[in-house]
Amino acid sequence: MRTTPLLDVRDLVVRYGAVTAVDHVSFSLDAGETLAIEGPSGCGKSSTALAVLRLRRPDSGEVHFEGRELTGLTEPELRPLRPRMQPVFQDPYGSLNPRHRIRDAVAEPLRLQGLRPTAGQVAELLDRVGLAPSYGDRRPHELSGGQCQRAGIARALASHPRLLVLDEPVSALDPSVRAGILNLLADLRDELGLAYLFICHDRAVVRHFADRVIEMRDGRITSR
Ligand SMILES: Nc1ncnc2c1ncn2[C@@H]1O[C@H](COP(=O)(O)OP(=O)(O)OP(=O)(O)O)[C@@H](O)[C@H]1O
Repeated sequence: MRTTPLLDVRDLVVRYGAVTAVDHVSFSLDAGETLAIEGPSGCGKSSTALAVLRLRRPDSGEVHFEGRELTGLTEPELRPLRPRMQPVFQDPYGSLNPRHRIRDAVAEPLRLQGLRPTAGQVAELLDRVGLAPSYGDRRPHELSGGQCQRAGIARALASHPRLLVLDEPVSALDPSVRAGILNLLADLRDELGLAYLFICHDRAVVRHFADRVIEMRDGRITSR
């Protein structure tokens, strides 16, 4: 008997006025699995990610996460589910508040849950992503792009998610640091049993990193 997928997206549609960015897209993702969405700029990858995360309400379709349908939920109803599904975006600096120290940025998802993370917990999260505890004292502009993306990943891990939605997580980085971030993500996936929805336009990276790949063109899935 097939178990319920971790994420089940059915007939998703996202429109911006007359533009249909996501046109009846369906896919599912099992616990611990990495599914990549590949395709050229403008094909609807990020819009799919935003709708899955319910950072944008889709125009129609369903998003089931851990067996619950998200599209009809209110923001208060979504709040307890959000820690389980965390985003990592392309621009590492844009993802972190420039005024906050890294330790506060990493701790924020826990504080939003009403928890009071200790310095030791934050140091452990930084250690998981290969950053020494002293990086917690810095602000984003005092980190390199790769270090900043590591901090963003630590923040995403803080609330013990089961799914990370990775939207072009290495595309903005210097080619020399990309492999380090991809290796880190692969290690975390193995250690923590995470599932990834991995959005990427780079075919070589996708083939290397993902268990399964779906290709999008003009808002539609063209191959899987
Ligand atoms: N906020 C918005 N308002 C209007 N149109 C938008 C908006 N966001 C995206 N679009 C349009 O929707 C379509 C899909 O964009 P989307 O960003 O989802 O694609 P993508 O594959 O992620 O591309 P990229 O890699 O360039 O971000 C494009 O035609 C884009 O111009």
